Amino acid sequence: MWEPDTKKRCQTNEHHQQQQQQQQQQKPNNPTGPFLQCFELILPWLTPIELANISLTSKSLNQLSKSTTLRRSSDASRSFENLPIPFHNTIDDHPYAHFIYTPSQIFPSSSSSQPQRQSWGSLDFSSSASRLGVEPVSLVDELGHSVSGCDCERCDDEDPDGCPCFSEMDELDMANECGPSCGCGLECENRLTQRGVSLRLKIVRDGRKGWGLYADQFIEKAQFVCEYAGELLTTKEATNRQQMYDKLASDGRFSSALLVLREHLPSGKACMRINIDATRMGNVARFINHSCDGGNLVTKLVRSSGALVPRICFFASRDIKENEELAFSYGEVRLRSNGLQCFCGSSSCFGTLPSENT
Ligand SMILES: C[S@@+](CC[C@H](N)C(=O)[O-])C[C@H]1O[C@@H](n2cnc3c(N)ncnc32)[C@H](O)[C@@H]1O
Repeated sequence: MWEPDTKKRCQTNEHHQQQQQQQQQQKPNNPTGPFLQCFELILPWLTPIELANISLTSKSLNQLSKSTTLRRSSDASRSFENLPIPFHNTIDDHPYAHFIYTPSQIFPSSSSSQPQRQSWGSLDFSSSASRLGVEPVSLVDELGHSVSGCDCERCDDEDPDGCPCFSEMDELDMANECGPSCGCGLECENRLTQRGVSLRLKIVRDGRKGWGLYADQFIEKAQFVCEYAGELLTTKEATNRQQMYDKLASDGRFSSALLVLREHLPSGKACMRINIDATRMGNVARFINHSCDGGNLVTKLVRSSGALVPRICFFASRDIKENEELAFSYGEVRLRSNGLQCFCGSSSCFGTLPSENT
C-alpha cells in the first residue's frame, strides 16, 4: 500500500530542486566528519521532543537540529505537494506542527504497513516524498480486472461527452473523475483533484485557534484548493477516537482533526458517512479552522472511476483574497457542557465549536 506515487509530481518540482541547490550551497564548509554526517541522516526522523533533547548534547548537534527545524518549518508538505507550504509564527515559540504527511486518503494505522515515523527536514528534499505514497483502492471484477474506468488516452473537459467518466453522476451528486481503472494518466483533464495542492498556501499561528491555513495568493471562486487527506476510519473506530480526543482536548492543549461527512440520498432513505482522521496522518487540510458563517470553502465528494471510496475535496465558495484565512463550517453546533470555545470572529458566531456526538 505504501508504493510511491509521487514520481510524476517530483519531476515537475523545480522549486524543490532549487531548494536542494541552495541547501547544498548553504552547507557549512566545515566538514562534519562521519559522526555528524550520520546525525544528518538521523535527525529528520526524530520527533520535536527527541530533536530538542539531542540538541542539548553538543554545539554541533544543536546547529544541525536548528537546520532541521528550519527546513521543517519551510514546508509542512515535505515535498509531497507541488509548492512548499511554510509555517508562520509570530506569537509563540512553536516553529511547526508535527504529524505524518500523506497527500491522499489512507487506511487505518492498525495496519503494520503504515509508518510510525517519516523523514522530515533532511537536506535531500526529494527523500521524504518518495517514502510515502498511496495506491487507491479500486473496484475489481471476479477475474481481478479493474472495472468502470474509461479507455480514453486523454480526456478533454471541452468535450465532456467524449469520456464516460465525466457524465457518471449518482444519486449523491458526487463529482466524478477518471481513476485507477482508466486508460489516461495523471495529466488527464478530468483528474483536477488528484494532482495535489497547486495554490500558494501557508500555515499561520493564532493565539486562540492554534494553526490555521491561509491563502498566500488570490483564489478564484470554485477553484480546487485541496483534498482532506488522512486515515479513513470505520464509524466504530471514529467514535472511539473522538471519545479519546475529547478527553485529551479537555485541558485545551490538544487539537484533533477528525472529519465526519454525512451525505444524504435525495430520497432521504439512506446516508453515506465518511470518517477521515488527519490528527496523526494527514495533509495541509488538517489546519483548516471552523467558521460559524460557513467560511470561504465548501466540501464536495469526488469519486475516481474504479475507486472504492470517494474523497472529500475543498473548493473556494467565493473569491478569496491573498492572506485570508481559509475556513469552513465543521457542522451543526450541539450544546454540550464540554464544548470548545469558538474564536471564528464572524458576526454569526455561536460561541462553541461544533462537535461529533459520541
Ligand atoms: C482540524 S484542527 C484545525 C487546526 C488547528 N487549529 C491546529 O492548530 O492544528 C481543529 C481544531 O482547531 C481548533 N479550532 C478550529 N477552529 C476553531 C475556532 N473557530 N475557534 C477556536 N478553535 C478552533 C480546535 O482546537 C479544533 O479542535
